[in-house]
Amino acid sequence: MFARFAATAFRQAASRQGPALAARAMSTSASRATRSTAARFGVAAATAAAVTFGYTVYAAQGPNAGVHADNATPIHGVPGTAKERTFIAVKPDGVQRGLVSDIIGRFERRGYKLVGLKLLVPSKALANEHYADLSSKPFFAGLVDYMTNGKAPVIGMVWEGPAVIKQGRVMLGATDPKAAGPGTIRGDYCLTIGRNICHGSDSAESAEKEIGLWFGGKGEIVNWASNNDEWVVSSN
Ligand SMILES: Nc1ncnc2c1ncn2[C@@H]1O[C@H](COP(=O)(O)OP(=O)(O)OP(=O)(O)O)[C@@H](O)[C@H]1O
Repeated sequence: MFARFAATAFRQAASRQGPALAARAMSTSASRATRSTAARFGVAAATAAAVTFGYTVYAAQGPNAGVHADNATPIHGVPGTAKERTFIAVKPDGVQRGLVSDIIGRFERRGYKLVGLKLLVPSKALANEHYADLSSKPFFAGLVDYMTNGKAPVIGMVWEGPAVIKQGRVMLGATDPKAAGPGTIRGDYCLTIGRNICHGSDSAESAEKEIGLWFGGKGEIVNWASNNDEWVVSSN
């Protein structure tokens, strides 16, 4: 029980906040919730067990038990492998204009695997954090309002596959649609930088941060084996 609790705290903190906070969450969990267990097994032993078996324990007993084909993959994936993951969003203008299926279809047809999907009106706190690096820009307040005012929701997605972070950005096209080539999503559908309909993580670090920010709850990311894997991601 303790191992599962601590593993969940560790995994969530690791995906949202990075290793330092994860370590703190682990020790906080240990001290708060498991005094009797810790007395019997020792905090260090239980912590080591949670770290070693964390994902396996969670997947075996969590809401997706039986669905997971690979219990060892963290929610932000493994950059540089076939299990690399990125956060892709259809922004409110893309949803309002009915472009969701096209954007999802492009990633599906390319061969990437959808492992997370949600529809939401993000909170201001979420949008502020997502765009934290732009907080000093003159368009920041307008950007956050456009993302959060509820005139249309955002589609948040996690896509998986080889080089998906870089290729996802290539498929989206340049941030400013005036520079986006034909065949890219922005090059095909957008005219201005303020209404460029989609977002994609620009690095492994951003992908980890953004996946942890937008997805974090139990079972929101599903590890699953596609029957197409043999035909799409195998090598000879
Ligand atoms: N000059 C601008 N005026 C209005 N909005 C802007 C401007 N520059 C950027 N933005 C908005 O802020 C978003 C984030 O800008 P950033 O420079 O981080 O580009 P990006 O990483 O390519 O975009 P995104 O994060 O949406 O994929 C842009 O997608 C756009 O919606």
